[in-house]
Amino acid sequence: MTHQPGLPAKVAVLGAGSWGTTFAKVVADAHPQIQVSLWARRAEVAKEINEFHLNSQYLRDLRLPENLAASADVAAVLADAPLVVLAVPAQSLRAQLQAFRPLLAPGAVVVSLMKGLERGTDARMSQVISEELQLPQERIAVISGPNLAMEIARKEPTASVVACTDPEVAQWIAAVCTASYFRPYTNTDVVGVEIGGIVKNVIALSVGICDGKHMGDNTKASVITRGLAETTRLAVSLGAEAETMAGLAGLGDLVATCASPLSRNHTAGRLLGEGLTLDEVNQRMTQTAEGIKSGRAVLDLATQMGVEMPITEAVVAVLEGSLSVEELAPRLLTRELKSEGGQQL
Ligand SMILES: NC(=O)c1ccc[n+]([C@@H]2O[C@H](COP(=O)([O-])OP(=O)(O)OC[C@H]3O[C@@H](n4cnc5c(N)ncnc54)[C@H](O)[C@@H]3O)[C@@H](O)[C@H]2O)c1
Ligand SMILES: O=P(O)(O)OC[C@H](O)CO
Repeated sequence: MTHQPGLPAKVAVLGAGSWGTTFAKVVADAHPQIQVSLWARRAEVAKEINEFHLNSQYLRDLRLPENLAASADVAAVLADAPLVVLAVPAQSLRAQLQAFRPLLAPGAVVVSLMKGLERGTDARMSQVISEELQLPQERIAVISGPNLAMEIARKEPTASVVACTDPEVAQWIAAVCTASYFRPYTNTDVVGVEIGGIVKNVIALSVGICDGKHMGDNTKASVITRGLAETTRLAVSLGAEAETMAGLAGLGDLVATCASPLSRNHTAGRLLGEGLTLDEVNQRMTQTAEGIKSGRAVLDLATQMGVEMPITEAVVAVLEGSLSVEELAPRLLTRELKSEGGQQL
């Protein structure tokens, strides 16, 4: 472990959207002695948090704790913070990190809350962090699981996974974010935890489309189950443990996202299923639905790894306009007939 054990005096959270603000609230609720500093791109968001303890655009009337303060000055937020948590849209991360790099405190551990894959490079967010901040693996962690921000902000009991190649670092982060309503487990399978969070967004788009087309529960359960199988194939090809996909960051997150009307990916899919164009859906979405942009990167990565992902392929075809939502359903489960057994994933 490369840093002092024990709780940090300060935690920096960059990104004051739904999940960044909620995660900052989790840490602040858990440890009133920690100063939680939240970076907001827009000064008016920081002002509302500081003056009224609200982030009304993302968390409506939910009151934020007194030990959570916000600023639009990223240097002030990062100063002396041994733990830095990132929650910006995945496609914007690399450019952001280039600005953050000189401001990072020496020895700081960086945590990704993001569930997207970078288009063009097909890089996971932990890889982007490693490349842009030049940090060793033991100073990079990811947090993922069935974590719909609004439910957590309302203090509804939720479990999650903190993953880092160094188990002590994962345990340290887990201690920082363990609240009465938030229970993190630890894992060293960073790849598996990240892939689970990324691909479930694409599968949730397809389940949303099924909902928009008024398809039934057999169809949705079939897509979710086979969606988990293709997620597992990709994850294992990248060196992850298949077991991780049966846990909170795999199955758990997939079920939450595919079932919940709170999910932005599920909502975007439903709107597509109801007949809106992708442009119309994008105009309606006020928050980040990562699957829309990450779908293409997931498919490119799968192709590169020689992994079949028929559901992802069909969703990307819809997003790119080469398949209609009417044609999607028959394409969702199209692989040659085979056994379902473990070796046949
Ligand atoms: N909301 C959730 O329930 C949830 C849960 C788990 C993981 N996540 C993941 O967390 C990440 C952030 O999601 P979110 O829900 O907080 O998104 P959001 O849309 O609610 O907020 C995104 C934040 O990033 C800022 N932002 C937008 N474009 C930016 C840019 N180009 N550069 C810098 N900042 C920019 C926005 O102003 C906003 O503060 C995503 O990868 C998402 O998949 C979200
Ligand atoms: O709203 P979504 O679709 O981005 O999903 C949010 C979380 O990732 C659920 O775990």
